[in-house]
Amino acid sequence: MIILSAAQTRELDQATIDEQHLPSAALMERAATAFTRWFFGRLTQEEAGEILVLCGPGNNGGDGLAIAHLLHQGNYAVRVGLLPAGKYSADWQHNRRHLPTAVPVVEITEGQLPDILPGTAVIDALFGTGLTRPLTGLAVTLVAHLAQAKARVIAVDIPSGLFADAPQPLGSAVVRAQHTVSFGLPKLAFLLPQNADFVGEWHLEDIGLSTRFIEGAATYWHYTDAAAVAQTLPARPKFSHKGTFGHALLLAGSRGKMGAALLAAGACLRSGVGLLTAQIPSLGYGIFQISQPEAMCLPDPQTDFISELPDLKPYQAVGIGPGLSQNAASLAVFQQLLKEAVASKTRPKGLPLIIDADALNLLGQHRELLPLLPENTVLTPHPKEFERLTEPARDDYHRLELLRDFARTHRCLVVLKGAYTCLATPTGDLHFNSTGNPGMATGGSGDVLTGVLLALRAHAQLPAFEAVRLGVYAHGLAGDLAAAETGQAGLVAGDLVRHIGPALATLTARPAF
Ligand SMILES: NC(=O)C1=CN([C@@H]2O[C@H](COP(=O)(O)OP(=O)(O)OC[C@H]3O[C@@H](n4cnc5c(N)ncnc54)[C@H](O)[C@@H]3O)[C@@H](O)[C@H]2O)[C@@H](O)CC1
Ligand SMILES: [K+]
Repeated sequence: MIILSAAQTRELDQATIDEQHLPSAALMERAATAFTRWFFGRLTQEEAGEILVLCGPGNNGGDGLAIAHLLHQGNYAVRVGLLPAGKYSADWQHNRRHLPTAVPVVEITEGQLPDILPGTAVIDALFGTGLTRPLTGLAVTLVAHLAQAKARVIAVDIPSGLFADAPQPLGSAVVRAQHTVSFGLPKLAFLLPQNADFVGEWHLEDIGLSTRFIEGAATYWHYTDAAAVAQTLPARPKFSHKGTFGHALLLAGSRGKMGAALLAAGACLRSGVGLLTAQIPSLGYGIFQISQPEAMCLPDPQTDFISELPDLKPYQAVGIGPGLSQNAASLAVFQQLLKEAVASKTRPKGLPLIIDADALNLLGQHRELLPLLPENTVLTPHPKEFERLTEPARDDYHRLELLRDFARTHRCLVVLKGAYTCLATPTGDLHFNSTGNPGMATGGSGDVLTGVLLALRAHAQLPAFEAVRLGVYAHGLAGDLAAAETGQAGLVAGDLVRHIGPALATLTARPAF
């Protein structure tokens, strides 16, 4: 799925109207029907109580009027509050004319704000994607009135006052919704932590928008849903052997952090790697061999940390970082790895690398190493680690700009971890992941991701971008499968390892017939 700017969304609506020869009120009717269908499925007449629909002067307000009409037809008790303006859109006027007179309508003024009892279901249809500037005047008063009323708020398309694709000035008035029911494609604003309190839980409803326009639209924002990664993992051929799926090397662990190495190794093995070798500090030899008997183990001469880089010839991908520690010896190993991983005659694209955790911190401290990264190196920072590689971000939108610039400049794949993990590519595309849940905000989740990505980068048939997008999606899906079993609070990283196999199984290609 792609994500469009507010301007492109307007063009998409128009393209749909033109292509399907629709009167524009018909598309609005679809939007209102889709919203109401969602609402009916969520709240009965009794549960909803008396519903207040707040309508602005544009097409978002027009949606609100059409929704009020449909709720009334569905025997829900509904009243409408209108935000007055000098001008109303044509479709707003159409729906205003057709609103049954049995629906009470009040025009809002500073002196006459609607009564909102705690718990009232309020449908926010004040402003949508047509917002061009922050709210002012009466709209600000109304948003504040709504906030202190402790209502249940459901936003139509987008919470009013929130820009779809850009930050608003600090302190701008924005409706805080518990749910946002949006049409067609997700909005960029929904995916950023700074907007979470406004958007609440968001839902997408299909209103039959032009697929031709969507397929042809130029955007670098993408949303990785199930369709994007379906059948991405090649099926294992009958006559395959362990060499077919690559030999991966993992450099991980130090005193007190052997768990990171074990989790990454377990995840790598469960993600289909042919062979896994792990270089670990020698103190971890026993525990590693016992816990991961399927992996081979190279104990480092040092007891507490890794100090040597093994011969890289046998390996198709190398993962470094989980639990590594940041001392001088680890830095020397990391530098050596980067030097040896560069493109050569036998490896024209360089050795695939996954750089995580302490290896990222070492990279942040030694940015002079950045030009050494082979093309398509995978970096998996969380926001703080990413800032150590670049600069502090002003806000989530600025962070995306920094992310995009970084991936393009260094020709690497950056996985910025978070609720909607964002994968930035050397082409400057940003792919937001749709799977995962807050249960995964627990120690070791990142180590598991490194292991998954290591296995998929070692796979000969998976191109770099496809491997990483698939790995990120599967990792989140493993989290969703695990949470269904343990609940979010009870989820630990080891559960992700147990569920990564089933997650990948759902994403495996079915043989053509
Ligand atoms: N265009 C279409 O065909 C469809 C539009 N739909 C709805 O229409 C919405 C977009 O409608 P509009 O483009 O009419 O815009 P909005 O309803 O979002 O905004 C109304 C108008 O208010 C003005 N405005 C912008 N910022 C303002 C501010 N801060 N204070 C006061 N006025 C301001 C603008 O002139 C804008 O056109 C979508 O979010 C969606 O809810 C849906 O009905 C689907 C079909
Ligand atoms: K709205």
